[in-house]
Amino acid sequence: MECRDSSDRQNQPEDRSLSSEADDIVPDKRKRESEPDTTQQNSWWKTTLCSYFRRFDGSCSHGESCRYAHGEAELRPRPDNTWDPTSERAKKIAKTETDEGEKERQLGGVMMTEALEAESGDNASGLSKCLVNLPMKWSPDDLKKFLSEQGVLFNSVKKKKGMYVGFVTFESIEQARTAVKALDGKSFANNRTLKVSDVVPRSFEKKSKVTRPPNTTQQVENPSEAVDGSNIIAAVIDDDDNDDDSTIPNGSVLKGRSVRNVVTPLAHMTYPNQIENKKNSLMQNLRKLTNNVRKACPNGVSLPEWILKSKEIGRLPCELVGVIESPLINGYRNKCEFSVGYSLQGKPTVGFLLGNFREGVTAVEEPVDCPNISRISVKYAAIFQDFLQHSPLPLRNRLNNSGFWRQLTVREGRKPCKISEADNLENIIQEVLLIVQVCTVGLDDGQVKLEVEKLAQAFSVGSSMEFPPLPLTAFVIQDHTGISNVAPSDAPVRYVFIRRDEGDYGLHMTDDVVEPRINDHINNLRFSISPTAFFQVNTLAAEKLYALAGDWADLGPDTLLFDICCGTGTIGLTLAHRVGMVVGIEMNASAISDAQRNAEINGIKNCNFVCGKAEDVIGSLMKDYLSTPKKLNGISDAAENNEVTTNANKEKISDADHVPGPEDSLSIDDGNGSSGSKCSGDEDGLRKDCVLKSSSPQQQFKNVVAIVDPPRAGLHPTVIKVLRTQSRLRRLVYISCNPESLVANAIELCTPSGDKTEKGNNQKNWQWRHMSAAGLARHRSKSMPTSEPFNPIKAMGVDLFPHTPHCELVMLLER
Ligand SMILES: C[S@@+](CC[C@H](N)C(=O)[O-])C[C@H]1O[C@@H](n2cnc3c(N)ncnc32)[C@H](O)[C@@H]1O
Repeated sequence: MECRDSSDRQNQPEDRSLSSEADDIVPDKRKRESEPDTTQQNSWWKTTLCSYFRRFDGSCSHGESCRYAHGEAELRPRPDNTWDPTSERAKKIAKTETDEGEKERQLGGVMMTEALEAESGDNASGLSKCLVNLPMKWSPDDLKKFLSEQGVLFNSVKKKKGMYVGFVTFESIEQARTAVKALDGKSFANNRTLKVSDVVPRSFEKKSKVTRPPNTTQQVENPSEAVDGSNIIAAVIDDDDNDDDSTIPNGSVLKGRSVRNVVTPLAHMTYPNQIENKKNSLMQNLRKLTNNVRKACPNGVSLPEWILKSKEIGRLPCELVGVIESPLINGYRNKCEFSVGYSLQGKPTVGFLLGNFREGVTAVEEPVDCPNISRISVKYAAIFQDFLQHSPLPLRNRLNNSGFWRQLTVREGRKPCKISEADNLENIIQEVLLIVQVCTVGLDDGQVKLEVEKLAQAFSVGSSMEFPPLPLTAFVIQDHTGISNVAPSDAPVRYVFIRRDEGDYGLHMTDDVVEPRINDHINNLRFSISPTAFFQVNTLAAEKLYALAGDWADLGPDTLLFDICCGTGTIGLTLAHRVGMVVGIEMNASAISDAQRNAEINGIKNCNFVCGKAEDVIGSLMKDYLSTPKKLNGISDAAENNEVTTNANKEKISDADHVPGPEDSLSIDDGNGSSGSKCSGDEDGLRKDCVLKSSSPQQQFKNVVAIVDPPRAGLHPTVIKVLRTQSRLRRLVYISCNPESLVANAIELCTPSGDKTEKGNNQKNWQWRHMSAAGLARHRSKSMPTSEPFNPIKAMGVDLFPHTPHCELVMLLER
């Protein structure tokens, strides 16, 4: 059983816990497992877990005399042996043990968990009913025999000896209905009356889908990972917005789960089967594009050719060419974010949550046996975990967002290598950057510094004790107070340099504001990455992804390539030698300066990187780059027309805010052939100060192509509108780690225009909330300005995430 700490009960009045009767009778069904054991009431009792136990200092608000368990529930001798069976309390407890009480207890407590396990296991799609009042001694076989004797068809049964309840699942509603008719109220076996009930999930199970069929792709572990797909690692999701997290699943719900299954739910399959599974899942998603564009096609407008042809290819909008395999199947992740928390046994642990926090899961287990994680990352998690056993500072408590130690991120940098050399992973990882996220609120600076120094020492010594020693390039402390693990870009960061000279693994720390970085390689280019910038987590598979995008984009010297959501510039820079010019757009200021630095490192001179939210800058950028310039100096037409505005206040841009275009490139080019941009973004992503230099001559490009690689949420509607209405853009390669958002955006890009465009919409906000992404896109396509739609040409999966259900999807759109 899971032990929870004080915050679990934070919404309950303090005095409730102090009422001994309330505690012993435990009206909360979840706590019934730990009720006093009335069968052994004279000498033993089964301890109740203390609701106010604080693990980090071992105390609770009951004080030293607390009589509840501070760990696992256990059978203990009754402290004073004062059990009086005639007392009021004993009578109340005995009352709950009557038949009614027993039934209710079993339905609401232990047995319900079993029902859910049965439901979420082999028979996830089956319909469950529970049969109450079966003889205690019946085994599942007895139950099966009984059901067969009654002529009832069923899928599976589950029953534990010693329980009055059995669980039966059925193939269809019809089967279940017939069974209920045949069984409910039936007298049998010494005048027992059989009762049939629906399996009623408890509140948190009602709201969460405990598991998803493996062919879905919406599985998210960590709020942070959901943002960019960079760290999608767990298999449990809850997509109910109105969650109430007050009910927490106990240990028995999590009992069957292992970190391996949660983090890498496909690991039990062979790799070819995983690929097949992903292909089917992608096809399922792609069909939504056909169906939704068919529905959204305005009356009186002919269906596009590709929809008519879709019948021949299983209702797909275009051919799904296949799924490209990852060159490395195990240990491929170059970035792992390990949570800090307590295991089910109450041990300070660095690893992965056993489920989604929104599902109420807070237990963290060690990252053992997760095939996607490298040995090096696992070792660093273990070093940190050992350190935490003795740290006086508290661990993160997700329930009330308190605690000092929050998360460990291990980022690995690989040296340039051929895919064939990657078999020996350890040989190619040459750099490691560690980021420890903490929350310093309310703590003394001196104490924090001391602990951080001790941790740096532990990492230094721990890594050097391994054979061969683990690489350790830099160690960063990130201070973050928010609920999500994703720290804002301005979260304070402290760099702790650990220099390890040959034969000396001593610690050298400094507070110098010199940003540590990590280097990775794609093709033969070196990428220098700052601690929090995005970089694809599977470097070798990303190489294949970018090559595919380049091939499909049909590039040439007369191509102007827009790399939208460019991160550290990887796509644009790896394709720069195949095009005339690259314009990269990215909202993360440090990623943009990384992109610029990476261009310089690799001697690439035909790239401009613009810092800003794509939705804020793309309109004027496209205008500037695609129209014949009227001015060689000064403000562009787009800027003059105030087309670049903030989302929040539609503030007019000034000269200083002007989005640079080719004119600017010419006018401010320093003439020495160096390509550079200095850029800083503000919090809402609007570029406040962006000076761009480029050696590229101003040039009109014949071929205009965009490669978009947005975060999981997909592209902002403004970006879609600009792409759709910019008639010179004929080809678009869409890369996404979330096929659902790709499909939603493609609906808007591919739905034919009608005669009339709906102006705005009169849908209320609450109505949008209940629409699927595809439904919403269909709706939005009605207000898309009249423009030529794109056609889906082909699609391909690229497996960046072996052993998980996730897969990148690439689609070529043309018009
Ligand atoms: C999936 S990553 C792709 C990065 C890059 N293409 C790569 O392969 O490394 C998405 C990137 O989009 C950026 N991003 C998110 N929202 C954005 C927006 N509204 N405008 C511009 N960039 C955005 C993120 O910071 C992140 O770097």
